[in-house]
Amino acid sequence: MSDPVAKNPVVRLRDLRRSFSQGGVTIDVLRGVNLEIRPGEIVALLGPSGSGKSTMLQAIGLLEGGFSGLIEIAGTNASQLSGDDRTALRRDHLGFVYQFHHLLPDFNAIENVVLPQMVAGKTRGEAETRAAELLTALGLAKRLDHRPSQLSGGEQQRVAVARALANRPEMVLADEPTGNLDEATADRVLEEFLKLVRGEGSAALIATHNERLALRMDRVVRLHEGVLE
Ligand SMILES: Nc1ncnc2c1ncn2[C@@H]1O[C@H](COP(=O)(O)OP(=O)(O)OP(=O)(O)O)[C@@H](O)[C@H]1O
Repeated sequence: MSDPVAKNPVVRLRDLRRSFSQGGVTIDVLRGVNLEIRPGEIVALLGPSGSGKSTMLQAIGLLEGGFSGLIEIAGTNASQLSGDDRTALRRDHLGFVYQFHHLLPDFNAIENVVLPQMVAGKTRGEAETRAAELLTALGLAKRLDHRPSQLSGGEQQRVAVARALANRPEMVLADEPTGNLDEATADRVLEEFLKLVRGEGSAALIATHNERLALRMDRVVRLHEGVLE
């Protein structure tokens, strides 16, 4: 028998709206987005440049204010939380991968994956074991002590993937995670990313321009004129 509680969506958006005003002009970027992502589900977010994909990921990532509507993460209504509680919700449930790796330049690969775990309260030993396991699964066993500048673009993104998964988030948010890589490398990194996310049982929402890569995910949603179709 399946557990009904486990079927609660890990993310639920209801009538999410966001407008930006610039120079007296208001642009309504998100005009009532509705979305539910189930545990373990991997969803591709497609949409032309400027359609609001990053804006939507920032909303779910609780990184920006200015939104109206419901944003629920793991059953908690995020809009009613204080700043500290939002930070805790983000830290406990979400992982992030961006187009550019944002790794700490003065720390090596394993340290970049260890640090967020120590912030979350793990011991160094536990964190190092987990980091080594993730980086090894991503083919970086021989690169653990390399700094970001000593890694290729694909390797840097793999470290960023390991960092995002380090604290076992229920949901990974990825904004063009392979957007700055050549096609062959992008394919390989995405393949490994999806395999690892599936293996971990995390859900993911992955913004991409690439229709072909989107087809490898469980579901595709498209932002068009401020709503999902
Ligand atoms: N802080 C801001 N101030 C004003 N306008 C903004 C701001 N952030 C985003 N926008 C506008 O909102 C729209 C959506 O931007 P967003 O970055 O979410 O699109 P996107 O789909 O992620 O685009 P891309 O695929 O090019 O990354 C754009 O027209 C952008 O100019």
